Amino acid sequence: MSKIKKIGVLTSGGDAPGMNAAIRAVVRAAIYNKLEVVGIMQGYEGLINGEIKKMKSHDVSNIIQRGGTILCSARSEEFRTVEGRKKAHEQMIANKIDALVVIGGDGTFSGARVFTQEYDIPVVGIPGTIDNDLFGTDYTIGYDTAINTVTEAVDKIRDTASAHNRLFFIEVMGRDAGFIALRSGIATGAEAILIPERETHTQELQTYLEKEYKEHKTSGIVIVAEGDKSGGAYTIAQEIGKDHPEYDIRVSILGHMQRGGSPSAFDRVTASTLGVAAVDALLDDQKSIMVGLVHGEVSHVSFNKAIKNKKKVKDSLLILNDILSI
Ligand SMILES: Nc1ncnc2c1ncn2[C@@H]1O[C@H](COP(=O)(O)OP(=O)(O)OP(=O)(O)O)[C@@H](O)[C@H]1O
Ligand SMILES: O=P(O)(O)OC[C@H]1O[C@](O)(CO)[C@@H](O)[C@@H]1O
Ligand SMILES: [Mg+2]
Repeated sequence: MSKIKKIGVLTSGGDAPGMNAAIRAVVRAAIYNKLEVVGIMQGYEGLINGEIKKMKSHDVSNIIQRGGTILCSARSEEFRTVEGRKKAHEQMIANKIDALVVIGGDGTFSGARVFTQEYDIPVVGIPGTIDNDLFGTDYTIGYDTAINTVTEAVDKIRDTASAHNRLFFIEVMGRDAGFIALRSGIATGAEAILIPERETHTQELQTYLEKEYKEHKTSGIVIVAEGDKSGGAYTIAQEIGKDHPEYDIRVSILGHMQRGGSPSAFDRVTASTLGVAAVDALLDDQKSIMVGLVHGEVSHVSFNKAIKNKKKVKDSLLILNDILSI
């Protein structure tokens, strides 16, 4: 029988569509299991400052479809310090919080890992980031919605690109990872996809675009992941344009619109599944782990592995795009 009576839930790092669905699932699963549950505002920042409120079932009504996070999020510099984490621990004692569910990305789990090493508190993580850059889960909450958002935006850009016979370099999010770029690139029939996981050979891209141009293609879309080593969409566009003044080039940075919007059904179901799984894991006396989804089944992976192991982009998807963009 677990000793946990009260759990706290927080969202941290960049927000992601589906975080609210995950909060709802954690709150309801906790109540279902007769636990008390509190919401911690502004991620670790709110834990340090004691911005904590009791959550009842109706507090999470009507949020499953909403983007953002009702608990708000933050990137807390103070939590990176020993003193900051000491304050956070004092708040947990003062508020009688026995365990935490943290919803966020690799940084959030790095923070949780050091916190549990210092204070031996049960913490379970739920992967919530549009970047999908976490090892140990096939999908992170928010990724599916983000690629759908990008797909919709690129389709619109394709219309105007075709009308004007233009070449567009479109930069998408993914701090150090190309998952958003790769999947949305395939979904939009992009002519090329530049991601940090694969070296960009500018000369190869030049040759490819020259061939396309000669064949009178009416538009060109190059998807560039923000973390790509080529230096981003503006840099690569400038480089290509220097050698080819005849190209009519435009650059579009999609930016934070990729983080917003109502979560897709897929993200809502993933968030609901993982929210319940996180509470189950705590009741099962697990700590320092992330719950994830592998081949559609709930998986448990240590924070260590989730952070340290690098999730690989699927080679098969890269090959697919090479085949389809001839
Ligand atoms: N090494 C660390 N030690 C302590 N706290 C950390 C550490 N790394 C990250 N954190 C905490 O976790 C917060 C969230 O991390 P980060 O900003 O990297 O976002 P994330 O969780 O990776 O999400 P995303 O990448 O989707 O924005 C940081 O602002 C900080 O408070
Ligand atoms: O919220 P900020 O600081 O603008 O962060 C942007 C970063 O967050 C992410 O959107 C992930 O949440 C990355 O793709 C991007 O690099
Ligand atoms: Mg991250």
